[in-house]
Amino acid sequence: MSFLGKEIRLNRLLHSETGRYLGVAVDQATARGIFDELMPIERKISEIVAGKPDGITMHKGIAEKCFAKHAGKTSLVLKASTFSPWQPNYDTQVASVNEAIRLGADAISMGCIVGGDDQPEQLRNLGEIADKASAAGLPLIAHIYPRGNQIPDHEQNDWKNVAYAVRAGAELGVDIVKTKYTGSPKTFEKVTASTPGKVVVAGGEIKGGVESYFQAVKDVLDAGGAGITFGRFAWNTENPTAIVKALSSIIHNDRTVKEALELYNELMYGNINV
Ligand SMILES: O=C(CO)COP(=O)(O)O
Repeated sequence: MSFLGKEIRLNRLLHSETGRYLGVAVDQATARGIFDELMPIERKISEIVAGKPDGITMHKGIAEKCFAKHAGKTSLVLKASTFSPWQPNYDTQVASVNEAIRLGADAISMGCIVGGDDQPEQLRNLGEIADKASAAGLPLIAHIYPRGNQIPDHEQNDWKNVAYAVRAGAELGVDIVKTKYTGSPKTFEKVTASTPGKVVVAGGEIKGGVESYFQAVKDVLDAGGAGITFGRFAWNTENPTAIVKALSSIIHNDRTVKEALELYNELMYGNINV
């Protein structure tokens, strides 16, 4: 058991001063279909890394082609599973712990949808990768959501369902659980209280403006969350570097939403170099 390896990788992955996590994910093309904004992917990754996120999540083929020049600037998180536009509620494993180690990743991330008829299989897969990741000293992140076919759409944000998903991940040995924000700090506090581990949130489909996202991030932190892994909100915008820097100011420098917006506007429209 290489516990030291896991500790070293976690220290590289999480922000050294705050212990929080600002991740950006660019793994959506296979899961959700082609996005113009993820092309060319090399340029998009460079724009994201310029904002200094703690980690960037991608699939192995993209990592092999695009990540090497960013090593040392941010952590690679290898995505080990994907759903698809035709099967949005089933995450199938597509990469292994060995591949993550071979590619130099600081963590591996696995999707898992709970609340559906295939929950037993998806939990079994998560449990298996937890065993292998732990044996290799590799931190495990789970993208875990309550959106299986037994959960009606209007109950997918219900804190009890989100807390169930998060707790299931923690019980299986996941180090960082990524889930959805429940929409209010009061309900999200119950989610973070449901687990001893770190909880971060996804951005989801873009709804609302920059300010509402910054406010949600602040609320997640205030409710005991450890940060974010944002995809579309980070890269599906005019200036991913400015978005990541502004998010970082909230997560790592305790800036208010107003201050983060000022920074974002300066980066977008002013001439300052931060
Ligand atoms: O981690 C993520 C996808 O793997 C988050 O993506 P979104 O913010 O676009 O939901």
